[in-house]
Amino acid sequence: MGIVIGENQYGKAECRLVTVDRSSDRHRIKDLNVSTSLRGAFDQAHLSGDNSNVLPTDTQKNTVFALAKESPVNEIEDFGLRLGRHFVDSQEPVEGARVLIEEYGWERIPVGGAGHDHSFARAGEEKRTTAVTIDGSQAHVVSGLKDLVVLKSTGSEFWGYPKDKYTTLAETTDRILATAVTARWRYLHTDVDWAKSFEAIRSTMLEAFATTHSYALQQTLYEMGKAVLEKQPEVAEVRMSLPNKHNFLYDLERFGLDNDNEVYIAADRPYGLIEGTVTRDDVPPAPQAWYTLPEF
Ligand SMILES: O=c1[nH]c(=O)c2[nH]c(=O)[nH]c2[nH]1
Repeated sequence: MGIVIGENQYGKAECRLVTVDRSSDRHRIKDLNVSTSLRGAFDQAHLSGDNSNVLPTDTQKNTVFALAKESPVNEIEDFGLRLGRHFVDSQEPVEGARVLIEEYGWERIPVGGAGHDHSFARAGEEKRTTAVTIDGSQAHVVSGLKDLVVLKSTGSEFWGYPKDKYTTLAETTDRILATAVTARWRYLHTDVDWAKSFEAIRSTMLEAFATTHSYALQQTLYEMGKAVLEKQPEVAEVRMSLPNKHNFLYDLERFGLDNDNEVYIAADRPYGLIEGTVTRDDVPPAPQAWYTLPEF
């Protein structure tokens, strides 16, 4: 019987990179959170403390900033692919790299009806994300979004569920449906117009949320994923994590008032958490990389 070092990876987490494109007076900014991880011939670092193959995480951090200067960051997928390939191509012991990027949105501050040239306001909680995995000469991209908060004030029902002695929930044919969408979609290849694909997927998901008459958040999840797969041939599967942000009808009867679905109390926790994958049944299965991503 022996003891071995199993799967391992190491890197620098959460490099906060901000770039300003000053190529014209109308500046453009990128605000990113970049994490890198390397896999490869690192057994001896663990087994005997031999660091001869270990590109320091400090160097990985510096590389994030240096590559942002060498050429424009562009879309987060472009930058992730460039960074990941750099590590694999330039360091012999590095067999694979993973780059996770979150992008924070900024909007131009309106001044006199037009967006200001160099002043911005944070766009809100929503983040755009990507996870790029380089595995030798192969590249896999899983992109997504996080914390896209949506609500519909009708067009949502929930009834017909099993009841037992602990069930108190009343059936409803008209409720508020609200969630904060976290979604990840796996691309079949990397020959993609990333910005265009992201915008199309985001608006398709929003449109499906709005137009699906919902009998459960589970059904809405499926309809959102299905709509994306129907419109975007470059996407193999969509994973979603949807917290059910409950809004409960407030009991106004105690005050002699009726409440015709107008006054709710927004509950913070606990919340239902509805998660699922919508996938094509005729594409190659997800590579290992997909499954080892950090959970939502
Ligand atoms: O859309 C819903 N799905 C559920 O599974 C569920 N469970 C619950 O209590 N409310 C809801 N709503």
